[in-house]
Amino acid sequence: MVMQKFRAAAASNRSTLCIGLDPDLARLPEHLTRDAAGIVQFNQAIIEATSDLVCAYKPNIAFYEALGSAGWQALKQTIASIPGHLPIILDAKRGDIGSTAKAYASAAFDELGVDAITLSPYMGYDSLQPFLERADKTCFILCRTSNPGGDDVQNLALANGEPLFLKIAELVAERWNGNQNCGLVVGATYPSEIATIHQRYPELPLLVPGVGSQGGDIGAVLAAAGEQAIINLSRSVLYASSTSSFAEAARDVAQRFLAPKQALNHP
Ligand SMILES: O=C(O)c1cc(=O)[nH]c(=O)n1[C@@H]1O[C@H](COP(=O)(O)O)[C@@H](O)[C@H]1O
Repeated sequence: MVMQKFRAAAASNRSTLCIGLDPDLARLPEHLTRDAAGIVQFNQAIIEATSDLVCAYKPNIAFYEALGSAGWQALKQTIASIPGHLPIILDAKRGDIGSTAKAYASAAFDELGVDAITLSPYMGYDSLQPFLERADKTCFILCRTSNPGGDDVQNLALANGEPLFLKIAELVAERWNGNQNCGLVVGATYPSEIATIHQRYPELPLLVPGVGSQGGDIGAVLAAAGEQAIINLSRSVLYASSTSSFAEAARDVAQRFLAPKQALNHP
């Protein structure tokens, strides 16, 4: 089961940090070429500098798709550069009718060979089924996202007065997690909601973006969900410096987020 891969990586690196590999051509260090080759060089240096500090990497497919077929190749080369014991979460936020979802699942799990994916629950169970039935893979389902506009839908009140995002958490925990391969995406910008979700469903792993560039506080996330929170950092680590020592600067930032109180309490 893939969750064991996350737990093993977290235990051996004493870290629940995840680095988001979101390469923005405009922000690459000046000495790198602003193309797919530059992205591969950039990602490889970041991975090399941080692979002992993380429990996972999360490439966001948008940054690769934006470069067309060269971007797809860059994504595959990036995936191949990640040490095999570290899980890879493809951030793709998929969710569509079953036949299309089946193709999306095959692209992620068979063609790219990633361990986990982010999914949107908006279209319901059948849109997620091709992912959920892959018991060897992990599905992180959007629940309470980090962006301000998330309120527009996720905070709508149900007949019982509770916000919609809590119903999503319930559906995942009680109906969609038959293979014990589900987690939720919850934004670091809403720590009290993280706490509520974690109290109700302590068994669900939480993927938590929004620390760093979006202003979320890592201490508040840890207080809310402890070791169940896989905490993602993208821009704050990737673009710590635009000089040729960008990878060392990225490592320094990741280490700063990994203060001793934040490390996992493993022997
Ligand atoms: O699914 C995600 O990872 C995600 C969900 C969410 O609610 N908010 C969010 O920021 N993300 C992603 O997490 C990353 C956050 O990047 P930084 O804000 O640069 O750390 C981006 O790849 C976002 O697409």
